Amino acid sequence: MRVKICGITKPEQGAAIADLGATALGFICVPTSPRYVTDLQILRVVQALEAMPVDRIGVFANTTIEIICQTVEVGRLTGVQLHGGESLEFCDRLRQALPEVEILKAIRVKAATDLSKARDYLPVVDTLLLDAYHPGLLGGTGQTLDWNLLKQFNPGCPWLLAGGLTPENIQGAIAQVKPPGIDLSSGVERSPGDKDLAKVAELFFKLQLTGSYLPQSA
Ligand SMILES: O=C(O)c1ccccc1N[C@@H]1O[C@H](COP(=O)(O)O)[C@@H](O)[C@H]1O
Repeated sequence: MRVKICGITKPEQGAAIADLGATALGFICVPTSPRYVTDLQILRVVQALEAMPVDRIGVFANTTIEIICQTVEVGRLTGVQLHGGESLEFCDRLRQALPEVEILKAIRVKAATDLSKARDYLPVVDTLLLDAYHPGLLGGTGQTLDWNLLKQFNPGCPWLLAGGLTPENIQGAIAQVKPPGIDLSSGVERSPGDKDLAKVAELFFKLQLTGSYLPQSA
């Protein structure tokens, strides 16, 4: 199972979370977020990871291709998560600009119709990410989406379940939704951008209990 921990701001926390078993780390590149990091802050975290096998995903919303490309280059990112209202055409242009970089499109799910909207992106993105809809915030809200909507969700591409996941609810989420990957941010932090390593360790312990996650050394 793919496990992305998002909203990393500190080099020592990024390295510790990769060591605990995260397969991807996320960096919030949305200036209005309390978890916002600059390109150089991302680079400092990435340098602390040395050769650890972990994906490095920048999270953007409603910005320009030029800004994304610059952050990918400076921050040595392997993936870009688009968390705003990016169109199919925008994703296609980004794919052409960054052919080697994973493109994840986040869809904020309010109703079942949003899931068909998600499928529209399949030709041009690599991975879908389903997050909860919030009227005033783009992400990192700590709110869950209606997991009942996802029982039959099988888009035919990799996807991640996000939105309000915590060490407390992760077993229920996996039992109900069976996602191929998960993404957590506020559920494993002390305050925005300050990850709680005890909560991250508890998450991986709970994941092992589900049987759907094997530690990398296993
Ligand atoms: O975390 C943020 O501040 C943020 C800001 C703007 C866009 C996305 C953001 N975070 C993403 O939100 C989801 C879910 O977060 P949570 O687990 O509910 O706190 C996650 O994918 C983050 O990448």
